[in-house]
Amino acid sequence: MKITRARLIVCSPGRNLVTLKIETDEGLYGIGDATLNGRELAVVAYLEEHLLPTLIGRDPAAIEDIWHYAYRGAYWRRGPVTMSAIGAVDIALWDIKAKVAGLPLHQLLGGPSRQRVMVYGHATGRDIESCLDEVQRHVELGYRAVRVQCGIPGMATTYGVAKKTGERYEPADAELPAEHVWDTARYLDHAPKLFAAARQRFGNELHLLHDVHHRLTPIEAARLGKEVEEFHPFWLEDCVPAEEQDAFALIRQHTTAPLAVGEVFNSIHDCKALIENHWIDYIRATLTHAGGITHVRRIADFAALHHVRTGFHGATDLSPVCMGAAIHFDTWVPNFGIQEYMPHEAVVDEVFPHDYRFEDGHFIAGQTPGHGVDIDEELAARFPYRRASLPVNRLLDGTLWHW
Ligand SMILES: O=C(O)[C@@H](O)[C@@H](O)[C@H](O)[C@H](O)CO
Ligand SMILES: [Mg+2]
Repeated sequence: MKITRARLIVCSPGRNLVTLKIETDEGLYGIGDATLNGRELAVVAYLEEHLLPTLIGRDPAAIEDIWHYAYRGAYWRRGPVTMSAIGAVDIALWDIKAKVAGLPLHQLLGGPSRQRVMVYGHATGRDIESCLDEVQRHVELGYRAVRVQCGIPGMATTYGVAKKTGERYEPADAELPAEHVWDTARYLDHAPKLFAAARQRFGNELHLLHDVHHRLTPIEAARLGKEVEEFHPFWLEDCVPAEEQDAFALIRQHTTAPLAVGEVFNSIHDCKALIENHWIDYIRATLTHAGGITHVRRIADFAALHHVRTGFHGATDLSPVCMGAAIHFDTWVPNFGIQEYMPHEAVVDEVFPHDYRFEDGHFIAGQTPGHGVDIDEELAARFPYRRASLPVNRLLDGTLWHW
C-alpha cells in the first residue's frame, strides 16, 4: 500500500477546525486532526509546504519510521506547530492501520482496559449559584465529574466562563485578541467559596475539578491548594505556567490537592521532571498537540511508572477526530484517569460523523475499524475559515499576564 495523496480540509462550523486526509492507492484513507486553536493556518502551512510532500509514495504502515522522519528529519524539534502537524499525520496513519486490520483502534493498541471512560463536563456561571445550577444540569445528564468555574465579583470577565449561563464557553471569540483583566487577590478569595458551596449542595460523591489557567505563582497555587484541599477536588489544573517544571515541587510541599497539567505541552520533555519527581497526578497533553498516538503512548507509559494518570484535554478546539482517537486511547491505556468533554455544536458533529457515544457520564468507543470518525467534505465546504484569536490577559495595572 502506498500514500497517494495527503490534503487538508479547513472549515469553520462555529469554530475553526483543520483536518488532514491521507489517501492510499487501495482506496483506504485515514483522518487526522491538525487544529491548533488561534494558530490554525501556521499548522496548515507547515503540513502543506514541508511535511505532506514527503509522505507521497510511502507505505502508510511504517508509522514509527514516518514519525521519526518527521521529528528528527525536521532538525527543528518540538513546538506546538511542528508537533500538531506530526500529530495529525500520526492519527491519520493509525486510522489507516486499524482499517487495514479491520479493528477498532483500541484493539490495535492492546485491547480494552475498561468498557467505558469517565468524562468531566464544564459547569460555568456568572456567579456561584448559577454555576451550581449548571452542575445540577450535568448531574441530571449523568455526569460523575464536573469542572466548576464561575465569575469573580468585581471582575468583568474570567476565563472558562460562558458569556451566558448554559451557553458553550468559547475562548477564541474575536478576530483580534480580546483584552481581559485579572486580579489574583479577588480570585484567591473567591475560588474556595465555590468549592465549599459545591460540596455543600452536592455532597462528597461528585468529582469536582477546577482550571486555574496558568494564572498563579507557585506560592499562590500552594495557598489555593491548601484552602480547597478539604473539599477533595479531583484536580486543580494548570495552577502555574509550567515552563519551569520544578516550580511544582513548591506547590507539592504544601498541598495534597491533586495536580493536573499539560494541555499546552507537546513533548515528553515538557513533562519529564514533573512526572519522574511525582510533582503531578494527571497529564493532559493530548493526541493532536503532542505528536499523535505514537508519542503520547510514550508519555503515558512513562507516566504509569510514576503513578501519573492521563486526563486528556478535550475542549471544543480539539475536533471530533481527536476526540474519537482519544476515546480509543483512553479505552486502552492502563493508567487512564479521566477525559475532558466539552460537547461540540450539533453542526460540528454533523460535519464529523462518528461512532463514539456518551452515556451515563462516560464515553463508549465505537467498534468501526479505525478511530471511527470521518468528515463530510461537502458539508465542511459550507463553513469557510475565519480568523479567530484567543484573548490576552492583563493585571489591573495593565501588565500583560498569562492567559
Ligand atoms: O481546560 C480547558 O479545556 C481549557 O484550558 C481550554 O478551554 C483552553 O482554554 C482552550 O483549549 C485553548 O485553546
Ligand atoms: Mg485547561
